[in-house]
Amino acid sequence: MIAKTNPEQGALSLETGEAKDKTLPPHGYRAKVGDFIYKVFGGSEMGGIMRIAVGSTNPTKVKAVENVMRRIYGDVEVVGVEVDSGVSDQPIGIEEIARGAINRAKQALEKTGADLGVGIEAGIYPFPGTLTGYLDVQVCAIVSPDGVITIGHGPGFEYPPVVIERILKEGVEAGIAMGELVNDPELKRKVGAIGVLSKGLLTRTELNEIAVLMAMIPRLNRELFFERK
Ligand SMILES: O=c1[nH]c(=O)c2ncn([C@@H]3O[C@H](COP(=O)(O)OP(=O)(O)OP(=O)(O)O)[C@@H](O)[C@H]3O)c2[nH]1
Ligand SMILES: [Mg+2]
Repeated sequence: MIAKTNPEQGALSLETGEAKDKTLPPHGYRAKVGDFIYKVFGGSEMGGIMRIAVGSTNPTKVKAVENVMRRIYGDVEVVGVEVDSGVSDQPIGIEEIARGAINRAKQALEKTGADLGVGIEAGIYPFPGTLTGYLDVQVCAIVSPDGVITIGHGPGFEYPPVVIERILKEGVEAGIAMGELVNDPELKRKVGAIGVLSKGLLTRTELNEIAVLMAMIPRLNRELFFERK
């Protein structure tokens, strides 16, 4: 799957039609940030368009990466590739989720020779005070050809008790258990469980966008993370 950029589509905006882009730095600044990261983290040596590989063909992940990276780098080419996450289909525990995200990012980079490899892995992990004992979170890992890995995660939310029980007792994936609840086997590739649980207020693509942006934080602040004197 190749997702070309579409400047008409607003990134990181809820479906309110509101131009959240107003909150972005002015265009000149965005270009500057893009050039800056490009040099440091190994943009294409030939120059030109930034090539980013995502370790998944799930449209909610590929689109989220495209939306965020377009805001940071301007023109980008994002490609989704099938990879082996190296973890279970339904990761449990933050360590397993992080490992899946990192494996996906590394393989995406290796398979394509892109300028950046991105891995997003979702799963549940124990969280104190919750109704079910768990929160679901999307972890994003981004790897550059120089071997630097940066990580971030998205908002945490609870699955209904019946879903957590099925995960723990039957080993069923959350997305599949949620899909069965609402009679949509493709749910996880569309608005996702969060689309249903938030009553349409947030899609899985938007959830992923936040995780991707958080994983970019060290790359957006190179002087604070990588050039400390
Ligand atoms: O945080 C989430 N928000 C959602 O709205 C959502 N909808 C489904 N899931 C589930 O998350 C688990 C691991 O996911 P995951 O990273 O392996 O993704 P995936 O299986 O959908 O894609 P991929 O493996 O083809 O890349 C699986 O149980 C998915 O079904 C969601 N997780
Ligand atoms: Mg999966």
